[in-house]
Amino acid sequence: MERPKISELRDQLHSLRKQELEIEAQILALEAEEQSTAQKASDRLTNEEIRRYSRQLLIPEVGTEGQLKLRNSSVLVVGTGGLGSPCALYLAAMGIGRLGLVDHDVVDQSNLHRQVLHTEASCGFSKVLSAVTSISRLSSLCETKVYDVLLDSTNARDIIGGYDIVVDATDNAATRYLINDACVLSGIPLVSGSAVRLDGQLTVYNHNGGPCYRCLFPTPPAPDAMANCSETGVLGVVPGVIGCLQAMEVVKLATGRKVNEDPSMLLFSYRSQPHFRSVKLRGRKPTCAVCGDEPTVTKLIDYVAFCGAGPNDDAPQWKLLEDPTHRISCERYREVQDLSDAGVGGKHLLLDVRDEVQFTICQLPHSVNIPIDQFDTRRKELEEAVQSLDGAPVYAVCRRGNLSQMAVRYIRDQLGYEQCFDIAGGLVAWQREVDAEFPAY
Ligand SMILES: Nc1ncnc2c1ncn2[C@@H]1O[C@H](COP(=O)(O)OP(=O)(O)OP(=O)(O)O)[C@@H](O)[C@H]1O
Ligand SMILES: [Zn+2]
Repeated sequence: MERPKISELRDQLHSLRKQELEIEAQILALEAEEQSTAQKASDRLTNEEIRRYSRQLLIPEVGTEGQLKLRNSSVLVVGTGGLGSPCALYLAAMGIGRLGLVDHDVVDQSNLHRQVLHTEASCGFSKVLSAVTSISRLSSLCETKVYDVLLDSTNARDIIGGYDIVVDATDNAATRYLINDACVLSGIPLVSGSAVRLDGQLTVYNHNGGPCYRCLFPTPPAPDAMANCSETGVLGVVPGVIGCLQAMEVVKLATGRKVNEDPSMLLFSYRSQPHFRSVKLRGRKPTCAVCGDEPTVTKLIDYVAFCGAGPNDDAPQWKLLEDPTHRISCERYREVQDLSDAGVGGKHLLLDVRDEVQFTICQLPHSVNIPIDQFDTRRKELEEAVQSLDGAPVYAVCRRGNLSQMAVRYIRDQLGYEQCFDIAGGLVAWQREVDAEFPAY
C-alpha cells in the first residue's frame, strides 16, 4: 500500500478541525441562546450567576443591579485581533449578555503573541469562529453572534444597529471612520482603542456630549502614515492593556456610570513613567461633518475612497517606483549568488537597506546592512563601498521591494553610480519564489 503523504494527512486534519470548530461553535451558540432566553425572562440573578459573579457582585460599583444591567447589555466588538481578543474575553467573563463579533480574517501564526482568543490549532481558520469557540468555552451564559464579514458601508448600519455599545478593535483608518459614522448615525456610544509598537490609546466617543472620532480627526491620515502591526510591530501585551481598558469602559457604560463627564483620551506607553497620561478633549464640535450642527455626512460614504486605502491595503505592497531596467528578479539574483559562491564571477555588493532590527531577524548571506534612513549620515561609508567595486553591480534589497527602489535612486542620482539595481519584491518575494526555508516575518 502506498504510504500517505504528510501534506495530505495535514490537509485532512485541517478540514476535520474546521468542521469540528464549526459544529462546536454552532452548538455553543445555540446553548447560549437557550440559556440566555431563560435568564432574560427573569429579573433576578440565578444561583449560578450569583456563584459565578460573586467576586464582582461584592463591589458596590457593580452589585446585583449592575450585574443585571451587564446581562441585559449587548456589545459589538469589531475586530477579533490584538485589542478585540482581551476585550471580548473579559466582556464574556464579566457577564455581558449578548456579544457580537465581526472579523473577515483568518488566524495567522503571527497573531498568536497577542491575539489571545486564538490558538495554534485555529491557524488558518476564520477568526470569528475561533473567537466564539474560546469565548463559549469560557462562558456558556454569554449569547454570541458572529459576523464573518468585512464591515463596510453596505452592512455596517444593519450590524451595528442591533447593539447597545460598539467597540472599535480594528487597525485601519477606513474602518475607524466607517464605525464612527455608523455609531453617530445610530446614536450608539463607541469605545475606541489602538495599539502599535509600545504605545496605545483609548477614547470613548459619541457619548454624553463628548466628541466623535471625526470631531478629533476631521481628515484621514495619508495612507502611508497609518502605522500597522505588520509593518511596525507591536509588543504582545500592549493591545492586551488597551483591550482590557476598552472592556472596562464598556462595563461603565453598560452599568450606567458616568462616562465622559470630562471627555479625555488615555495614552499608554511602555516607555513612559508613569505609563498612563490623560489628554483632555473638547466636547462635540459644532462644525463636525457627521455629529455637528449641520452635518454633511448623513449616510455612510465610500470610506476606502475617503481614506485613500482600504482595510486590506495596510501593508504597503510592492509598487513600481523605479525604471524597470534598474531591477532584477529574485531568480536572477540567485544566479548571481551562485556564480559568486562558486568563485567564477558574479562580483557584487548586496546592500540590505532595512533597519538594523529587521536585519537581525534574518538576512541573505554576505549582505551589508546600511539602512536607507542612514544613507545621508553614512554617505562616506556608502561611497567607499561602492567605489571599491570597480564597476561591479550593487544589488539593493529590503523587506518588500519598496525601500530598495529608493536606495537605487539615491545611489544612481546622488552617488552617480549607474551599476545599481534593486531585487524585485524584496525578501518576501525571495521566500516565495526562491527559498521557501527563508524566514517570513
Ligand atoms: N473592516 C473590517 N471588517 C472586519 N474586520 C476588520 C475590519 N478591519 C479590520 N478588521 C480586523 O481587525 C483586526 C485587527 O487586529 P490587529 O490589529 O491585531 O491586526 P491583524 O490584522 O490581525 O494582524 P497584522 O496587522 O499583524 O497582520 C483584524 O483581525 C482584522 O481582520
Ligand atoms: Zn463629530
